Amino acid sequence: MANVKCNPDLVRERAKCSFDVNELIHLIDGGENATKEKRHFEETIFSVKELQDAVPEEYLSHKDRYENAVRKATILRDVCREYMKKYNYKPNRFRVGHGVFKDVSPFLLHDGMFVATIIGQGTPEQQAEWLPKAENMQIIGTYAQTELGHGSFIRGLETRATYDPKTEEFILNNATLSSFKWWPGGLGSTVNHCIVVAQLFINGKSYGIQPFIVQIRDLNTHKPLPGVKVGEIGPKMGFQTANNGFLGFENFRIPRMNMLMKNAQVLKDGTFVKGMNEKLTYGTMVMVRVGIVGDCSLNTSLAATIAVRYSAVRHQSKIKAKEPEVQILDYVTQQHKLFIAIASSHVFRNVYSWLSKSYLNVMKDLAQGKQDHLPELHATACCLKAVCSRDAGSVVEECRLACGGHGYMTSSNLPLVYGFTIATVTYEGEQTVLLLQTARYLVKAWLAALQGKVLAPSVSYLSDWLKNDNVRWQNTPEGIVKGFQHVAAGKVKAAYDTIQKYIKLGKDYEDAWNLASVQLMKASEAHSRSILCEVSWGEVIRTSASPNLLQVLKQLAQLYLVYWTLETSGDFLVYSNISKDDIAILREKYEELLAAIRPNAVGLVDAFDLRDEILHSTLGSYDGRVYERLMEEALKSPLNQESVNASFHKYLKPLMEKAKL
Ligand SMILES: CC/C=C\C/C=C\C/C=C\C/C=C\C/C=C\C/C=C\CCC(=O)SCCNC(=O)CCNC(=O)[C@H](O)C(C)(C)COP(=O)(O)OP(=O)(O)OC[C@H]1O[C@@H](n2cnc3c(N)ncnc32)[C@H](O)[C@@H]1OP(=O)(O)O
Ligand SMILES: Cc1cc2nc3c(=O)[nH]c(=O)nc-3n(C[C@H](O)[C@H](O)[C@H](O)COP(=O)(O)OP(=O)(O)OC[C@H]3O[C@@H](n4cnc5c(N)ncnc54)[C@H](O)[C@@H]3O)c2cc1C
Repeated sequence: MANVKCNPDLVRERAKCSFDVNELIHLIDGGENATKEKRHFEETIFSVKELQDAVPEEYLSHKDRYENAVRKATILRDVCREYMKKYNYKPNRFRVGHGVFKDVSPFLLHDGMFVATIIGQGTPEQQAEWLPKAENMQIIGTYAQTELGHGSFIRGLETRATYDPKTEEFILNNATLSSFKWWPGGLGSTVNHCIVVAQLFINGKSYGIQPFIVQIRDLNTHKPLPGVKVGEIGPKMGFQTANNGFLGFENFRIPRMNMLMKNAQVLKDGTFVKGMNEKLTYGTMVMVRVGIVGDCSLNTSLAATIAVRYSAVRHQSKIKAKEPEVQILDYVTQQHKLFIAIASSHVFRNVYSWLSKSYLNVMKDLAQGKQDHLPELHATACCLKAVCSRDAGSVVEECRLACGGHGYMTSSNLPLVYGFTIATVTYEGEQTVLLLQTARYLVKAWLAALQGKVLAPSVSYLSDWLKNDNVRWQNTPEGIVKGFQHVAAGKVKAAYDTIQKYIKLGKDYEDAWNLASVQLMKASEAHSRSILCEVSWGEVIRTSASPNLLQVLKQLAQLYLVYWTLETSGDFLVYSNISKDDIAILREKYEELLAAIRPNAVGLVDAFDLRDEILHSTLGSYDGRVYERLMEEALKSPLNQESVNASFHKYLKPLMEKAKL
C-alpha cells in the first residue's frame, strides 16, 4: 500500500503519526508472522479475477445478486481449500468475506452454525457421519430454529418431531403457518441439509426442543424432498446475499439417529434419556454470541476507517474566518463522533478475546462433566452480545452521518456496513431478551450477595459494593472502572428492590418482574458496560508494546471510559460518589484526549489494516481519491451507459407535448 499515490492530506496525516503503525497491526493480528500470513492470504484471495465484480452488486436484480454470491462463494471455498492445504493456514473467512460479497455469504450459516452444531451437539458417531461431509461441502446446511411465530421464546417453537418406535423414525410436521421456519440463512435456495430445532414428542408427551439433522433437498437435482416446503423470504434491510428462507414439513420421516444426541437421547424403544443440562441444547447460540462480540470489532473498524480517512481528505467550512477551509477531522465535534468508533473497536476486540477464553474454559469443564461456570458464561455472553451489537450499530451509523451526504451513497459502503451490523442486534437473541436473561443472573447474584455468599468473578463487585458503597470517587481509569461497578450495583439493587416492592403490593413474581423490567434491562446494560470497561482497561495495561504505542492505546482506552462516564453522567450522579466538579474535570479530560488522539487518527485506522477490497468504499480507500472514485463509481450506473434513456421517449416527451396543448 505504501507506494500508492495518495491524497496529500493523508500523506501529511501519516507523517505525523507518533507510533509505529506496523507495531499496532502486529499487535491486533497476534504477531508479525500472523500479519504476514493474513496479508499473503488476502493477497491471494483478492488477486482471483473471478472473485471481482465487473458491475457493482447493487445494480443486479435480487436473483442475479444471489446467483453471483453463490458463484463467488464456491470459488472462495475452492481457493481457501487449496490455500489451507498448501500453507496449513486457517484463514479468517469473515474478513475476506466482506471483500468478496460486500454483504454476507450464502454459506454464512453453514460455516457459522451448521458445522458448529454438529460438533457441539452430535455424538462422536454422528460427527463421524456428518462432519467430514459438511466440512468438505458434500452437504451444505443451515441452522433452522426461528419460526414465523417464535424467535425469542424458543420453548414455544411449534415444529414437531414425533417419535415412531415401530420404524425408529421421527416424523416432522409443521401443522400451522406460525410453525414454519422463517429466517435461516442459505435456506432459500442454497442448502440441502438443516439443523432443525423442533419439539420432541414421544407417546404424546413433550420432551422439549431438540436439534435434528435433516436433509431437505435432493443432492443431485436440488429439488425439495417430498414432504418439504421450502423457499426464500425475500428482500431485507441488509443480508441480501444471505439467502434467508422458510421451511415446513408434512409427515416427513427421518431416522432416529438424526436427532443430535450428545446431550439428551431417544433410545430405540422411545425411552427419553435426559442430558446433563437441558440448556446445553442452546450451545451453538452461546458460541455465536461470543463470536458476535468479535464481529462488532471488525464492523466498527470498517466504518471507522472509512469515516476517518474521508474526514482527513474532506475540507469544508472554516474555523477561523481568514484561514482556508479545514479538514473536517479538525472539528472537535467530528473527533467526538469518530474517535469513539476507533476506541470501541479496540474495546470489543479485547473483550472478545477475554470472553472467548472463558468460553473455551467452560467447554473444557463441560467435557469433564463440570457445569458450574455455565450460568456465568451464558449471562456474560448475553449482555455483551446485546450491548456490543447495539453500540456497534450506533457507532457505524454515527460514522455514516459523519460523512455527510456522501455517507448516504451506497458506494461509500457505509449503508451496507450498517445493514449487516445492525442485524447483529436482533439475530442470535434480540437485545432486550438477552439483557433480561443477564438480569435473571444479576438478581440471583444480588440475593446471594445479600446472604453473604461468595460470588462468581464477573459479579463479585456486588458483594464489594454491599460492604462499602461509600468509596470516594477518583478521577483515574481505575476509579472510573470502580464507578461503573457502583452504577451497575446500584441499578441491580434498585431493580431488585422494585421487584420486592411490587411483590409486597400483592403482585406475583412474574408480574413484578415485568413491571420492573425496564430497570432490570438497564441494570444489565450497566453490568455489561462495567465489564467492557474493566476488561478492556485491564487488557491495555497488561499489553506489552513500545512506549509510544502504549501511550496511544491507553489514550483510546481512557477515551472509552470517559466517553461512557459522560454519556451516563446522570447514572453516576445517582449511584456513585462523583461530584459535579469531577464531571467538569472529566469533560476537560475528554477534550484533552480528543486532541491527543487527533494526530494519530489516520494511523490508527490504517492499523486496522483493511484492504481497499475489504472496505469497498469510495470514501475510505487508502489513497484518499474520494471525489475521483465517487465519479468513477457513478459512471458505472447503467443509466450512464446511454445518453438518452428510453423513458424520455416513452413518458417524458409525451408529458411535455401534452402540456403544450
Ligand atoms: C472461541 C471462539 C468462539 C466463537 C467464535 C466462533 C464463531 C462465531 C463467529 C462469528 C459470529 C458471526 C457470525 C455468526 C454466523 C451466523 C449468525 C447469523 C445469523 C443468526 C442466526 C440466528 O439468529 S439463530 C437463532 C437464534 N435465536 C436465539 O438466539 C433465540 C433467543 N432465545 C433464547 O436463547 C431462549 O429462548 C432464552 C435464553 C431467551 C430463554 O430460554 P428458556 O425459555 O428456555 O429459558 P428461561 O428464560 O426459562 O431460563 C431458564 C434457565 O436457563 C438458563 N439458560 C437459558 N439459556 C441458556 C444457555 N444458552 N446456557 C445456559 N443457561 C441458559 C437461564 O439463565 C435460566 O437460568 P435460571 O437459573 O435463571 O433459571
Ligand atoms: C438477518 C437475520 C438473520 C437471521 N438468521 C437466522 C438463522 O439463520 N436461523 C434462525 O433460526 N434464525 C435466524 N434469525 C432469526 C433471529 O434469531 C430472530 O429474529 C431473533 O432471535 C429475534 O426473535 P423474533 O424475531 O421472534 O423477535 P421477537 O421476540 O418477536 O421480538 C419483537 C419484540 O418483542 C420483544 N420481546 C420478545 N420477548 C420478550 C420478553 N420475553 N421480554 C421482553 N420483550 C420481549 C423484543 O424485545 C422485541 O422488542 C435471523 C434474523 C435476522 C434479522
